[in-house]
Amino acid sequence: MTTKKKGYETSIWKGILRSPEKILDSTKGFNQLGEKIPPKSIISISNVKKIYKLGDVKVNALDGVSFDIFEGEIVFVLGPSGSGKTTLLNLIGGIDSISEGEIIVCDDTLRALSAKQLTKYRKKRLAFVFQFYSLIPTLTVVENVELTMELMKFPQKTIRKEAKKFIEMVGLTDRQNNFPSQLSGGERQRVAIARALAKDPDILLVDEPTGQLDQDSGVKIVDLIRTIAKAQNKTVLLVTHDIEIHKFADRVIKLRSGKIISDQYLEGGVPVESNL
Ligand SMILES: Nc1ncnc2c1ncn2[C@@H]1O[C@H](COP(=O)(O)OP(=O)(O)OP(=O)(O)O)[C@@H](O)[C@H]1O
Repeated sequence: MTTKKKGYETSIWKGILRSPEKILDSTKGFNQLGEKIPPKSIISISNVKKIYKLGDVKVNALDGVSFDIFEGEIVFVLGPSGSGKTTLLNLIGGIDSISEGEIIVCDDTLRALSAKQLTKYRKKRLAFVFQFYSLIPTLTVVENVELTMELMKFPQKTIRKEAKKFIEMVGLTDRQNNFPSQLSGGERQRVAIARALAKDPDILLVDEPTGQLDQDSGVKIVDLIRTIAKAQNKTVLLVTHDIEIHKFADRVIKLRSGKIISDQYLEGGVPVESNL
């Protein structure tokens, strides 16, 4: 399956691996003189540690993690329960504070931001998709998406029309007036994705999107995330313990006990062995 957008072709399934160089080859990547522009790091994580203290007990949830994520990459962090995946997302999301090290996102050094600046950072840069969808049960599909757009201060006159575009993008036009309780798990996750896209974030942070879904629905959801992210040049950081969905990533980072044990770009859909 391929999509064409902005004059470049993106392979959804087979392709391929995209090292930062390859991403640039297949996208813009060149300045007006035809010179190659170096890959732009959008998330930079340097020697990050997160220690939770529970009385006298210390938990090293993240223990010296370093990597860069480049603009437009789809990166999956795979790891077993307790390996630090959610902690990592929470730190990048500015929801929790780091114990040591540095996280820089889109030139913002998170540690230096005040609570107010962090709120602004989250609003401007990020959108979250969670395992449990987090939809408002008393609002319909379209109203759930509209609510986000209202918070983002979209012009009131065009909100309904724009919200419908996002719902169409996730294939739920015929369910737009249903309440979340009338939808399947996969459909609810689609609404959550539409709502996240309505924020027009630079980065999608996705936590166990298949956690509540059967295998088939889970694969469809991750395929959708990949397709839309590539079409809109969004950077995706997705954490999961679901090894089956790794092939939708450009790159897989494996985490175990708060440490990175491998970080690899997928070449030609080569399966990642399950050595979690
Ligand atoms: N708020 C907290 N207080 C104390 N310990 C915590 C806290 N949050 C996480 N931890 C601990 O940090 C470690 C990493 O947890 P984390 O939730 O990041 O793992 P995970 O890989 O996301 O796991 P799962 O797949 O089960 O969600 C675990 O040992 C967990 O018990």
